[in-house]
Amino acid sequence: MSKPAVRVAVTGAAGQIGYALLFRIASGEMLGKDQPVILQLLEIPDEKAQKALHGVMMELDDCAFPLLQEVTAHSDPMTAFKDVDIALLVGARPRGPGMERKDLLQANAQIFTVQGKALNAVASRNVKVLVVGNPANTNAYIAMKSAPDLPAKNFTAMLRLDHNRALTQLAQKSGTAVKDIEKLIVWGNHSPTMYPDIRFATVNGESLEKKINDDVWNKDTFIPTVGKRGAAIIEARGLSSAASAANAAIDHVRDWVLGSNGKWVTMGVPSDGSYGIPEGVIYGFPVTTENGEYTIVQGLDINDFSRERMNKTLAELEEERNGVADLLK
Ligand SMILES: NC(=O)C1=CN([C@@H]2O[C@H](COP(=O)(O)OP(=O)(O)OC[C@H]3O[C@@H](n4cnc5c(N)ncnc54)[C@H](O)[C@@H]3O)[C@@H](O)[C@H]2O)C=CC1
Ligand SMILES: O=C([O-])CC(=O)C(=O)O
Repeated sequence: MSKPAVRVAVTGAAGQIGYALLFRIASGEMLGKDQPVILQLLEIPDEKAQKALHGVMMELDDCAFPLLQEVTAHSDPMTAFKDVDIALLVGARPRGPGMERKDLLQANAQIFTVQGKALNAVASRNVKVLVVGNPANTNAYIAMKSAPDLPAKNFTAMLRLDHNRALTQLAQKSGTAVKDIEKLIVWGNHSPTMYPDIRFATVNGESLEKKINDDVWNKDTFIPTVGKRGAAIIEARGLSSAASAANAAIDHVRDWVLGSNGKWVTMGVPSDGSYGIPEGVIYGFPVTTENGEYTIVQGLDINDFSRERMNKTLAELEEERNGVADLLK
């Protein structure tokens, strides 16, 4: 007998990330090849956006995905989020050349108060929320604060793209395979202040830091390359990352729901006070996942260099949070 379907909401479903995401969810790449899904798609109440959404739905129909049980189109989050088990909050304005992600805060913050309230009102009480729309950490914080009846731990922000970017940079530098690298961390904000930390990373069990043995590369090339990769993609493509962002969203939710098998992955999650990060701040942490729950990896030594980096990205998150305090009153 087949499993009951999981209801997945995707916002910004007619956007570029949506187009790279929906077909993979429907084919079972996110929740498993035996897991039927229902897609509840949200777009703005604008004729052009709704028409484009219907075009995407026609294409979903034309794929005849065996796991796709139903697809519905919405312009109101109160119907889009009804009973959803998973909500991927992608819909928001992307940045253009020369902008930082936090420049989007004023334009996008309002979206996440409205959507947080709607999740609070109508979603499954166990809904797992992934915020992709930028600035992702602070938008996740806004949604979490706007949904006081839902578990705060269920609101997460996407740092998996940064984690995946860092993996490939490390594999290329060390001449090793991405699949053999473990215990990488990206601390903090999805912004250029993020801190990709290789001190615990291993490749086939061996220290990657020792294998690379190049502190100057780590500090002056690796950390800024990962931090500024989003801007480099915008510069090259004229548009922000879409396929790689969708891929990271699939990875994030798949690992959260199906487990990471002991591997560390980076998720932006509300701090529980670990590593001196104030409770509630949505911060990139190393986690392992099992049975639909994540656990922050504990007991890691934080040296002076790391503490400085971790504090810098924290300070930026606190500044962003203060900037939206009025919205959350
Ligand atoms: N966290 C991460 O790692 C990444 C985040 N992003 C962010 O993801 C967001 C989406 O990017 P793209 O898909 O490239 O943008 P896009 O402009 O192609 O699509 C966004 C879609 O969201 C819709 N939308 C806007 N407000 C909405 C609302 N209130 N409810 C529902 N839908 C709404 C728009 O109509 C549009 O179709 C941007 O904020 C971008 O900066 C992008 C890449 C990586
Ligand atoms: O850089 C951007 O604006 C889009 C994004 O978040 C990324 O690619 O990391």
